[in-house]
Amino acid sequence: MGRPTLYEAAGGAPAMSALAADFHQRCLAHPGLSHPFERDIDPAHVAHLAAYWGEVFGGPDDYSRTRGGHGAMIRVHANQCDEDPFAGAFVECFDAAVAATLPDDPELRAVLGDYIRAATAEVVSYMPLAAAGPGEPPMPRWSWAGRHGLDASVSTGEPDTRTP
Ligand code: HEM
Repeated sequence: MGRPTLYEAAGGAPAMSALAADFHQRCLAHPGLSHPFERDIDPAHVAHLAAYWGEVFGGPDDYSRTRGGHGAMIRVHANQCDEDPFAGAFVECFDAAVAATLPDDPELRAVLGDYIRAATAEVVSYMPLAAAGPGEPPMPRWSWAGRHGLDASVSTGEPDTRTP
């Protein structure tokens, strides 16, 4: 039998929901992050986040089917501000949410730590007011070896695949 996906090792859909809910509470409580969440947030935000991460970590493609995929997620954040005051706090909240809600597995935590740093760098790269849009990039897929590239090879850490 092959190794489970990160999604399965984390605990599947219930674990993604717990991770997203815990993470969102931490964002709301974080002095450096509460500002962007002060506006009216979609009541389904936590469910969207759970579906997105589930798909990235090897679960079902619900986010792509229902929300428009990776490009749609990037566009929610794009062209918001030239200065990025958010990335460090975002990563901090994710790491803490992983520790609070997912299995105590050092390898799982390490790869999720690499993931959130790469993903946050990618999202932040689209935040400047004049940044070009993402186009329709494929959903990033992460496994134990890091991010799967478009050619099915695996790389770690780099926020690659910006579509021109
Ligand atoms: C870097 C700092 C970030 C900030 C300040 C931020 C903030 C936000 C805000 C305010 C929303 C809108 C919520 C709503 O109105 O429904 C949102 C949506 C979302 N964010 Fe972020 N975000 C950040 C980074 C990221 C990253 C790195 C990811 C994933 C890798 C991510 C995933 C999502 C998803 C999946 C949604 C829901 C989009 C949808 O409605 O389908 N965010 N974010």
